[in-house]
Amino acid sequence: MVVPSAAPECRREAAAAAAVFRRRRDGIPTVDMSAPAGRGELSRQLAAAFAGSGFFKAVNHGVAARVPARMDGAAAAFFARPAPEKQLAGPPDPLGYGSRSIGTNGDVGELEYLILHTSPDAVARKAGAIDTTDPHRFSQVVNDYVEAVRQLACQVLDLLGEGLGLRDPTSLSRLITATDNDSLIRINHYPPSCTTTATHQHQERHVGASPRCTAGEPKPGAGTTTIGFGEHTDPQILSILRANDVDGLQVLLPDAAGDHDVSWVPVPPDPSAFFINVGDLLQALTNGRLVSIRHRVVASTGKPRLSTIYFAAPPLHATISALPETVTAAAPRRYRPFTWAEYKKTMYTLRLSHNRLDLFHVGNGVAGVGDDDDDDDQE
Ligand SMILES: C=C1C[C@]23C[C@@]1(O)CC[C@H]2[C@@]12CC[C@H](O)[C@@](C)(C(=O)O1)[C@H]2[C@@H]3C(=O)O
Ligand SMILES: O=C(O)CCC(=O)C(=O)O
Ligand SMILES: [Fe+2]
Repeated sequence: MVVPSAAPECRREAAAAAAVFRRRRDGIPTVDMSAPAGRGELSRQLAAAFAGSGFFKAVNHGVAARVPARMDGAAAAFFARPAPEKQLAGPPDPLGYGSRSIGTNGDVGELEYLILHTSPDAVARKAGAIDTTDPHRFSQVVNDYVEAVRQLACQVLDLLGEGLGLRDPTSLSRLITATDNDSLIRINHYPPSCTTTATHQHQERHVGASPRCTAGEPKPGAGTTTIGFGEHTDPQILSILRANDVDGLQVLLPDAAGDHDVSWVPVPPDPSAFFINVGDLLQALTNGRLVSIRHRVVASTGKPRLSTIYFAAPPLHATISALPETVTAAAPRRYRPFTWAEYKKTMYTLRLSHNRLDLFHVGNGVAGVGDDDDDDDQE
């Protein structure tokens, strides 16, 4: 099994993270963004949570509840429309509306979704197909949501920069605020399900494909898991997830016994919180000190799950290279420099569960930065 590993020099942060971790009864590291113990303590906590598990739950984050509530309302209205109307906003190329099929390499899940580029122009271009009655209102709702989560992402990255002791603590947030940043919003809708599917690396059982739940169908047997969204890491810098009160999200964490084994830990839903995880690019930027956490969504019976994820990404031409402070004699450079365009091009050729950052490990013998200047945009 793959064990998310931290470099030796960050064992101290990992131990501190474990302390944050233990304090929570549900096992989910939680950070109070209102900084009750001061900014220094907040940045230490946040860096420790990220180094220990690549993931934390942000509470008291300052985003007004009406912002995600409006986003949920607009998303629910879209997903309630008849299938032929929703398909006018697709197929995902990779932006747009999609159903069941994830990417172009054979991955499937029990969900439908919308993927949007976060630039207001790109949102406006898609809005007409998503909300035929009031596209301007839809754009406004998405733009307000993006603005709120972008601010939260910047706050997290600046605190992380301070926690890591970077000479320029704002260098991470500047990557995602550049005018030509390539950040995305994804809205996932998981209908309630009652049968079994599974074909993934860390899966317990492998069973056939499943349609939606219908009356009289058998309920899942013990030990089976219906996959809503298969296991993967997020490729970008940082992901900020918010969902309704329906469970399903799971993260792959090392077992408490410290026996190098891992297990899927359910993340209890909390619509008032944001769940924030390290992406592949942040793992590369920190030379592997922070680890991009594997996660998945298992289908839930009863209620539909609605989630919105903001993927904070740099411009396509940005070069991703380990921050100098993270490269030492004891922790030599792990990944060769690459551009986000190059990483993206590679990722779209791979399955969801692939460990794509491994391909950029030094010594892997693949082409270096500048060898591929194909900066094609997504639209
Ligand atoms: C199978 C795929 C879907 C994905 C692109 C990829 O080839 C591999 C990464 C996948 C992922 C996971 C996180 C996000 O949901 C996503 C939008 C992203 O940036 O990378 C998806 C991609 C997608 O659905 O297009
Ligand atoms: O829908 C969710 O809750 C998580 C989905 C996810 O991990 C993703 O879209 O990358
Ligand atoms: Fe994800």
